[in-house]
Amino acid sequence: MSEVRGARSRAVRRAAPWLVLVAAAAALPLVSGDPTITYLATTAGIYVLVGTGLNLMFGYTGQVSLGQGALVAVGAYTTGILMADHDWTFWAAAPVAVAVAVGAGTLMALPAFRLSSWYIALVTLGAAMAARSLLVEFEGLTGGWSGLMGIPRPALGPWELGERDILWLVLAVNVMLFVMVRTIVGSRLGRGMMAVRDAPEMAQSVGVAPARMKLFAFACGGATAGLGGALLAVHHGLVTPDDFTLDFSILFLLVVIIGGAARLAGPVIGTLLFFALPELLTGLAEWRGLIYGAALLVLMVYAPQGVAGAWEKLRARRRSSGVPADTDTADPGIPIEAGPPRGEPLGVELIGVRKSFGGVHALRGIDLTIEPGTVHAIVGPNGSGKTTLLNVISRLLRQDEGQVILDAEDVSRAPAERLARRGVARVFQTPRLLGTSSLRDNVLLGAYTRERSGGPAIVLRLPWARREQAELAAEADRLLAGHGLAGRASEEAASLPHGEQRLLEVARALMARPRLLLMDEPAAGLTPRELESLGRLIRAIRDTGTTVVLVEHHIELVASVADVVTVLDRGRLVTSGPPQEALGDARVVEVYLGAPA
Ligand SMILES: Nc1ncnc2c1ncn2[C@@H]1O[C@H](COP(=O)(O)OP(=O)(O)OP(=O)(O)O)[C@@H](O)[C@H]1O
Repeated sequence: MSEVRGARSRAVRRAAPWLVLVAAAAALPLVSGDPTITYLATTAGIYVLVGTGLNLMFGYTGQVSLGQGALVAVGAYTTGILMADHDWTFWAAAPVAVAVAVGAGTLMALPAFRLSSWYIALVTLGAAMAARSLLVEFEGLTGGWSGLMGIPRPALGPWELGERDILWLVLAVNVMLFVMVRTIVGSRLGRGMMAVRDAPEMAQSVGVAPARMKLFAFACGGATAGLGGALLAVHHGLVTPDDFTLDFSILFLLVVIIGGAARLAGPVIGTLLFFALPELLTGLAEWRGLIYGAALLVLMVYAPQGVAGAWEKLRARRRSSGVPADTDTADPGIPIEAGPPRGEPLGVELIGVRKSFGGVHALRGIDLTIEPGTVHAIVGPNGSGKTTLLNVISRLLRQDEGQVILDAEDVSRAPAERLARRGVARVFQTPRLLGTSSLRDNVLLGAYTRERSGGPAIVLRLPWARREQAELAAEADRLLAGHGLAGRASEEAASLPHGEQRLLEVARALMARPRLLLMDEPAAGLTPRELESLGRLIRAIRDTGTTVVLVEHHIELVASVADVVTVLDRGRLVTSGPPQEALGDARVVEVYLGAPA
């Protein structure tokens, strides 16, 4: 009971500054008689709205866009045309504006499936530049240089909203959006987005489809820009191409970066700074561009996580210098709380698998059967093709020739995320984690394909979605405890030493309740104590009914846990059999020690 009360009071404490900020903004028109203040506050509110959508795209999903201004223009002009030329109400025009902006945003996203972030930045910059020319060219629709005038205010029946009411409307929309974004980033959707941003291959290995995630992020960015545009149109009462310059488009990215990307407070802080600074710098008008540029450079070098990130760091430092952190590293001998796999163990069959990288033949026709429910170790000298083999099995790489059969199904062309849904999990050679997320969130990411609640249930915080999330969080905490990370669920993953990062990856993989677990050198960098518990863990995983494929250099570990050992050398299979037999084979000794002179 007291725990529930504690959680509630923490939630109230966290929400308090936001409530004060919203109340202060809402009270502005009541305490200040100056209409300019209300006007500026409404504009700032619209910027926060657009910035929050961009934060979801850029901050959380890593998709840079310099074209948000163009999407705001799309929303504003759609609203303007429908309201001024066709007498639509705001309530009918705004959803259409959102839909059109989502469509335009999705179109802008198409190159994102093929290009890296910085090329997308160029594409979206091009879109921002083209948008203004199009607004001028399509004069019949857009009014050309003069734009659209006489856009009426929204009305509720006979009552037309005043300037003050529009501010309140903007604030209400912001509060709703803030709660929605907060829910999204704390859910499987948010974890999926961050996985796409931080480690796309890892994202696929847990079942996230990067293309769909990017599309979702661009659609969210488009929707908020469209809504921002609709509100801007009725707020100004007119729209002209001059409202949508290149500076306007870039402004949103700066707001997010300066405020703090991937921080909920980022767009709010960024917007406040952008509004406060010009006031403070009125005497230095001609130097403003230089001051902004210099501030951005300094911030990028010394506080790349923006103002919100720097503030969080400062608080964390203060907290850790006060109360000693809870580093209750449980005895790693505690039995691992890995639940039963989600089905029967999976077997794998490789038939004539070849893979080359240019002139390097990494795999030269591998035929191999991995029996379900066994620990199958793959060993061999550096560069013998072990990781390539794991990548082909997990579909992160497509073989040039041959077939991959998973439990009697030919998956030779299946994407990695589909295998994750069938119960294949992966531990990477170098840990691939959500560095800035908590240990709990990292483990929860493993349950991505297990969660049943869909996007709408998550966003609407429906009871069963919340129940499922609470149950999974409790399971993640148990797994963390079983890996010697008890009481540290809220710590940042990047703050862990290398060995513990590896254990965290194992915990994430187990959270998937895998039927086939692919482990790439999990013993690298572990202390003897951690090694011992890893050996016990691997045996325990097999005993619960999971097939384990273990790529490992640590021969003692292999000898103690493997049921079958396969030896590779320069892309060829040397031998495969029980550990004593395979490891004692004269050819294997030769592979490792070189041919006798
Ligand atoms: N993406 C790539 N591009 C080019 N060459 C690659 C790529 N991936 C692997 N290779 C090459 O393929 C060969 C096999 O590499 P792989 O990583 O599979 O070996 P490994 O047995 O896992 O080695 P290690 O034990 O060092 O991890 C090596 O010669 C490597 O340089």
